[in-house]
Amino acid sequence: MDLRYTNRRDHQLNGQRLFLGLMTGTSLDGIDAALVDFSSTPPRLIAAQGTPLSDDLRGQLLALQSPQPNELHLAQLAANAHSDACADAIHALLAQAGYAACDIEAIGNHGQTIRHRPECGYTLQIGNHARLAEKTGISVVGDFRSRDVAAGGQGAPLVPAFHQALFASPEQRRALVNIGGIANISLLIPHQATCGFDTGPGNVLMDLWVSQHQGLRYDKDGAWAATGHVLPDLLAQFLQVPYFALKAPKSTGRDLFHQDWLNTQLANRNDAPADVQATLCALSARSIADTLRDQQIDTLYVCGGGAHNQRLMRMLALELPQTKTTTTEALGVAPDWMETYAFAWLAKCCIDRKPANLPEVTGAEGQRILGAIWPA
Ligand SMILES: Nc1ncnc2c1ncn2[C@@H]1O[C@H](COP(=O)(O)OP(=O)(O)OP(=O)(O)O)[C@@H](O)[C@H]1O
Ligand SMILES: CC(=O)N[C@H]1[C@@H]2OC[C@@H](O2)[C@@H](O)[C@@H]1O[C@H](C)C(=O)O
Repeated sequence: MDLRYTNRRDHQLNGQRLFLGLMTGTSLDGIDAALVDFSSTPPRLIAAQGTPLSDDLRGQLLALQSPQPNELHLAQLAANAHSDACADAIHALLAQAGYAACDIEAIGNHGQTIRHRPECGYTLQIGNHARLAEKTGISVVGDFRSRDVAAGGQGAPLVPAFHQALFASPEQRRALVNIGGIANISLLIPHQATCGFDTGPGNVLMDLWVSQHQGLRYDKDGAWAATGHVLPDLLAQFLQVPYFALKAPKSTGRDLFHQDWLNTQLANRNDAPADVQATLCALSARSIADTLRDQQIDTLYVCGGGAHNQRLMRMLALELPQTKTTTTEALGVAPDWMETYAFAWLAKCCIDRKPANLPEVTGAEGQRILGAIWPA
């Protein structure tokens, strides 16, 4: 007898509503997994774990970010490998937290974005959801963005709805910014519709540059950027990219901010590499701060890996002297787990058949239930 089927409703007996969130983001640094109980108010983040991507899988996923021969076949193979790594991450998290597969209602599996082209009517997150359901014995909710895109939206960012549901205050003007590969902002202002969009590069350009010059995956704590000087003319040039002046709804990704973009921007220049790094750091801070300057925000809460970049945090604070700048730790959620927490929430919304997009954020024609379900 297959125990997955006999046990699968046990989770409802003790009143808990347990969901797993899984995120592999644009930085391609690893798989983040979080276990959340939604039966209490506020929900309880029970456990979370980050697992680095193997060099092999990271290489496969990175290669798929731009067109290449035989990419359909390669994308399917990468999706299988991605799901296998996700299944391992889930087994490890459940073992750490002391739960079994049958306790979990569903996994919210973001998948890996390899193309984001809402202007062409699609966004593509790969991951073999059927394989993940098979390997874990847990229902999987995936493909969260496509329905919003089908309704005319950007399909991103999706987390502002989650930020609004969990962190809006009746008195305080709050902003949350996730600084991953790409940075996205949520403005939570009392008596106003939530606003959110991608501000532009978060860490992706700094990661590319430090990798090219120092062979490192990222600039730990922004230490290298801190040794350089911001180049005002280069910063001004970066900021001329039309994306920054676009009005929301807007979203972006590695489709725009990639190695060739950086090479083109730096052609015919001979700047010291540390100064370029300082300027890329300033670009992330300035493009985030520019969206907040007129909003009289009381507190800016930072999450994502960028919250660990001390140089970036300092630049943000200097850009916004009237705003208190801190991390989402102050809201009770460690910066590393906010996104993956959001995908557990999105999975619950789908299972409960509740719409989870904010049309005013994504530009969709209306509210939609996001995601598709692969039952256990
Ligand atoms: N100690 C640190 N110092 C500086 N930067 C750091 C540190 N830790 C993480 N980062 C940065 O954070 C990045 C990872 O952030 P995160 O996991 O939030 O991105 P992601 O989820 O992949 O991206 P996205 O949110 O765009 O999908 C790393 O690539 C690195 O640039
Ligand atoms: C297409 C895509 O994967 N977009 C991601 C990416 O990473 C950050 C930013 O760009 C945001 O738009 C989005 O992720 C978050 C989780 C979101 O949808 O809110």
